[in-house]
Amino acid sequence: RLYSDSGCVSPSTNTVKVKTFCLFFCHFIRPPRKTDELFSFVLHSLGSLQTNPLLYCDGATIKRNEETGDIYIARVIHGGLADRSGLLHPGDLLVEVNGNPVGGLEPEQVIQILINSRGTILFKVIPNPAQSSSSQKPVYMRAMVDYSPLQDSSIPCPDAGMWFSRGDLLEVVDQSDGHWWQAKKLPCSAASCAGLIPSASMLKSKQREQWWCQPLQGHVCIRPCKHSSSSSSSSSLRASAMTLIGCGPVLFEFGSMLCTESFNGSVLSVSCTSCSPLSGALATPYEEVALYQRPPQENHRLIILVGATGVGVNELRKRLIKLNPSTFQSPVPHTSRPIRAGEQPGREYHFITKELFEYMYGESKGQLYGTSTDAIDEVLKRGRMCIVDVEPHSIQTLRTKKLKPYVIFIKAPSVERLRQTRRDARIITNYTVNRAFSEEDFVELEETSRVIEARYRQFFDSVVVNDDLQDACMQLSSIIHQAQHEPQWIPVSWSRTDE
Ligand SMILES: Nc1ncnc2c1ncn2[C@@H]1O[C@H](COP(=O)(O)OP(=O)(O)OP(=O)(O)O)[C@@H](O)[C@H]1O
Repeated sequence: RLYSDSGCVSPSTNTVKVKTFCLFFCHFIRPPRKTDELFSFVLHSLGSLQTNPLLYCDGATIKRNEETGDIYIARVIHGGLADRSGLLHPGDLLVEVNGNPVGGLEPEQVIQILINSRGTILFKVIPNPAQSSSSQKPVYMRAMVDYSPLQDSSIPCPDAGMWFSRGDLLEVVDQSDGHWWQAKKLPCSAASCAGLIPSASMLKSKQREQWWCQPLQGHVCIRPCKHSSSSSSSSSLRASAMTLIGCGPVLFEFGSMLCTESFNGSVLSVSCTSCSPLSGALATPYEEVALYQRPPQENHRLIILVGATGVGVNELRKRLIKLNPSTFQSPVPHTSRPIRAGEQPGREYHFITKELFEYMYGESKGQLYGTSTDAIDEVLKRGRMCIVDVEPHSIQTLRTKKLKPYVIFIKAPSVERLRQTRRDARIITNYTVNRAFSEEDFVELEETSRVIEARYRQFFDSVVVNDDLQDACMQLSSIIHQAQHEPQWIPVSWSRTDE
């Protein structure tokens, strides 16, 4: 099958058989000056499908130099047949196909020659004398945005393009073109072909145009905002309201403190543009990553649990600690609320006055709950694994080289499973039992979970579905063990020693 950037130009059933490449070295010709890729196509199924299963891979793209009319190889797709043959290289001038001179032809006409060819096809090529040894070291990147080549009118060849979603790990194998890189999505087999993706600078300029965005939805803030309105009845607002009412305290950022505020059931969530995770993503469409194995003498990585309120993050955290109190620990939070009977300062909370809290961290209404980064350090210095339960927007604050957090998303199961498993469970607000889950709560919980995952999945290292509590707890324990003792992908900036 052959494609051009204007779409599929041949019936998908057409295959091109190639048995021989004729490399014709005539004389030294300067390769055409690189121009914008005006036309290109991918040689699919370059060879006999019966004899070589690798031939399903893409091959190369060609383009025409508008000044000279020359057709030349624009790029060779990594891992494809042309790449494996070693016979075609970017910049090679295509002189003839099956004896037909192609100079001056439109790429579509070249394609037509190939379509009409049967049996052996001979390519006569003048190799690019300035051939770069295409032995680039792969670079690993985490996608921080979504990309679909089919929605991108600027890609030179959509069919050679590769879609990816936020959080996908990409092995970038070719960055020789400043606009279009070649990459593979990991995990993948060694024999798989690369696809075209926009370079970081290209993606940034596209982000500015906003064309790649998901259909623009009103941004729903999943955290409380001071300038709030509780009157909206949109389902998304109700969904985020669910994360606030009927649940424990909600974290918000306060300098180096991660603070929580009790809401006493009131809805404090509103649409808010200032806290969109996409605003951060705009700066870095890709985050370069490297494999990291924690040296035994270093602190454990901070374990962050995140999920829709009510999904069971607290329950899982408490169970983990109970299971292995000498390994797992949570930092002791600060609160401005009065001490209750049976509580001990520094055990459940560090109790401080509201005035001190406000003096140190700003003015705020209601009782304040906060976890300081010092409290996290305290746990880590003791050699324990520190587990914190935070609101999704706080993840970015904690993503530091020092803490090297490993983020686990606790996902809600289906509404049916929520109904079955939470039959006797109660919603707990500020550590007091509030009420039993209602049918509406389950629907909202699942929806909120979906919203959080859609917006923040680029930060998640693992996902655990909290269906059966026992299973989820065991799964979580094994994931945490891997996070601490096995190599994991982390941002390269966290692994560099020079910072
Ligand atoms: N898998 C499960 N099966 C049954 N009940 C569960 C499960 N997970 C959690 N629960 C129950 O659901 C209720 C809410 O859980 P939990 O308090 O842990 O939610 P949360 O996500 O931590 O909310 P918050 O962020 O407000 O603290 C609790 O009563 C808890 O025991």
